[in-house]
Amino acid sequence: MTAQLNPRGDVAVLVPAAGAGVRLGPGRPKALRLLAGEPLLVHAVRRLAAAPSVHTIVVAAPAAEVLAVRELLAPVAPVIVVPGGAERQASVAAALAAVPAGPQIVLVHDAARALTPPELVESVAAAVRAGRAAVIPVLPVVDTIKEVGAEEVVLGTVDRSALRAVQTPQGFRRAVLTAAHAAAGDPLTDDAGLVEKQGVEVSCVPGSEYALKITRPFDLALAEHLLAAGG
Ligand SMILES: Nc1ccn([C@@H]2O[C@H](COP(=O)(O)OP(=O)(O)OP(=O)(O)O)[C@@H](O)[C@H]2O)c(=O)n1
Ligand SMILES: C[C@](O)(CO)[C@H](O)COP(=O)(O)O
Repeated sequence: MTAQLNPRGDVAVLVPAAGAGVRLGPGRPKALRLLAGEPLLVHAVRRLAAAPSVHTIVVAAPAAEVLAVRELLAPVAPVIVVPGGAERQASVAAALAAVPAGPQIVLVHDAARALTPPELVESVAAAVRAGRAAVIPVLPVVDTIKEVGAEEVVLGTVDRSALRAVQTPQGFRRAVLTAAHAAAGDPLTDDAGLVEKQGVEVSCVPGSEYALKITRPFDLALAEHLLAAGG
């Protein structure tokens, strides 16, 4: 089967899905844990495949699960599956290396953000298409933020008006992401961070509450409720 979704699309999406999910507690690799009876990765890929601009999806799976993930996703969407690495950055680099010629916009999207709506994929891609080199979806920080020092003593209150919580998908011109990964040093947790280190401007677009990252057990419970409510 071809691993292409929409042949007229201009977007490749890399899906790092090789993490253990330590913060979620003991169990299978996080992307394979169940949400409403289906693995997180299935929810994530289904939503990506519903975005009309998406030409190709490349999943970086836990190395021991590559064949199982290919079988799991075959009925969901045509995808390329590669082994991920020990760090998220290595997983993204492995997926990036597997993108076929063609798409000039590359998005990187956490499998752990399983309920991300296709509309967010399209809005990030549209901002790159419109000329931005690098685009991240963000939400305002809603809590008061304190800087805390030794023995949990408050040092001060941070001005949160300039702070944003960052989500995925993060979108890039293909050449920009390729150059950033080629130059990468110590692993960072997000691709926009790599691009920033190259001096490339990163722009923000509004994120989505549904793009929450399932990190801790509470997040999984919240996602179950959102799905049950039609999310
Ligand atoms: N070596 C790694 C580590 C993480 N990821 C992926 O990167 C995304 C964001 O990572 P996070 O949600 O922080 O997942 P984990 O690293 O699995 O979480 P934890 O730190 O709790 O183990 C996830 O989809 C995860 O599968 C990956 O592909 N390869
Ligand atoms: C890209 C990212 O989702 C940014 O929020 C990143 O993977 C977050 O990882 P973290 O280890 O939970 O900060």
